[in-house]
Amino acid sequence: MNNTDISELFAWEALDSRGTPTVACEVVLAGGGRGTAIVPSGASTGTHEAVELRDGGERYGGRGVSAAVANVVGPLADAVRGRDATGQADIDAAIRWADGTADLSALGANAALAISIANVKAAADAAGEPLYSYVAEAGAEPLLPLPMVNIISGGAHAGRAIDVQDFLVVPVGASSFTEAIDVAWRVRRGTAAVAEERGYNVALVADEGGLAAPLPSNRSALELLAAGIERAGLQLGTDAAIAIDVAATEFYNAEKGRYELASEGRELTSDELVEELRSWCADFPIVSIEDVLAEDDWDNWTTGTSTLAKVQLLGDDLFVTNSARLNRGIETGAANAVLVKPNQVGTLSDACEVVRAAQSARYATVLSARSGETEDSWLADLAVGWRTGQIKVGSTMRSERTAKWNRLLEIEARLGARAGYAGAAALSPNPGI
Ligand SMILES: O=C(O)[C@@H](CO)OP(=O)(O)O
Ligand SMILES: [Mg+2]
Repeated sequence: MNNTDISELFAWEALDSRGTPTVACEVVLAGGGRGTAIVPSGASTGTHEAVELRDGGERYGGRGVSAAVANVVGPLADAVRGRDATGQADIDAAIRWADGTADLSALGANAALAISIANVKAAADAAGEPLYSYVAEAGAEPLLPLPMVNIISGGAHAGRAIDVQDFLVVPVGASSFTEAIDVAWRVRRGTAAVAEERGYNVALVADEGGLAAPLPSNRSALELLAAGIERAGLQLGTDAAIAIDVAATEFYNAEKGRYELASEGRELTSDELVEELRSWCADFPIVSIEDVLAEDDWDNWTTGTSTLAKVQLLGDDLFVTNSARLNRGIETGAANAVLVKPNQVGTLSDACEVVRAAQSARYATVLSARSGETEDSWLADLAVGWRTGQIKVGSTMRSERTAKWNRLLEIEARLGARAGYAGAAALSPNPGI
């Protein structure tokens, strides 16, 4: 055996930030290199995502992952043991081969991703390199991403008080990642202060740490965020802009072909929803809209993309970090940016391929955490090494979120003058990185 060959795998059930079981794994190499990984889990999941294996049965109310854990140390371990951890593509192909299905439903995408990430961390450890530098292409400089930070939550993450899922701040005026986090922190404080004055309970926080106030309408969340930015003493639009994740799949009624804004008692056609978003863009400095329409509303995505062309239009449930779906979007002009969530596809190599395909089509890339997260911070290193330009992790509160922000703050501090920062140039349309 060579020093970088996989000698052992170990796996266990851990808890994510919602208290739901998830898969954790350790890969040990013959020469002593080690990597551990804990995988995240979504709530507003797309139908076309790779399949997360859950046990059913009584333990953890059917949400346990003991079968996925058994698959890591059983068939998946058999497939990768003895292989060279430095050949990530080979390891990921072996995982796919052992599973045998396109959506990893046989052994579980949660089991697959746990090994895939633990493996790259073990290989980086063996090389004595930080993960961000190990995953970078030869000659590529590390690039700190522009963050989009959740301030107000709705939808599936906040008891559906309002329909739109995320209202985020984008610190477009900041000239470093560290400065951007300071801006986000100030906007959180400012927004909470305004919310409190308006009589909302600011102790109510959602899955990603955003304020979960029971606001009367979607537009009122935009007004509150804009007021929060101004309260923080920042220039609306130049210091801090706004992003939203509509997560429209969640309130699309396929039988009626209508989008149901339940909090406002309104039902909209695709065109009317796009028109509504256009009016929000006219009134607020919105620079990015995610999941404008539902995951399979392809034709309307194309027309909606031309209508809203001035802002970044981000496909999450639409693309589910899947190359074939991204290519369809590129060919038909649907969206102009892709959200990349490694657990939607199940292996590191597949997620990386989506980033590369998007970059060559000049679609912006936003690496993203899930609403059910963990204290693991590998996502931060991938953003820097892969030069995704943007990252979305949730709010500046709660340790599963700050684990990623803190890792990025550390990388920027350690790199010092060598740290590149993507800034607002990373945004579509026309990403300049
Ligand atoms: O929709 C999203 O973008 C994510 C993260 O905010 O949510 P979830 O992990 O629940 O899919
Ligand atoms: Mg989303």
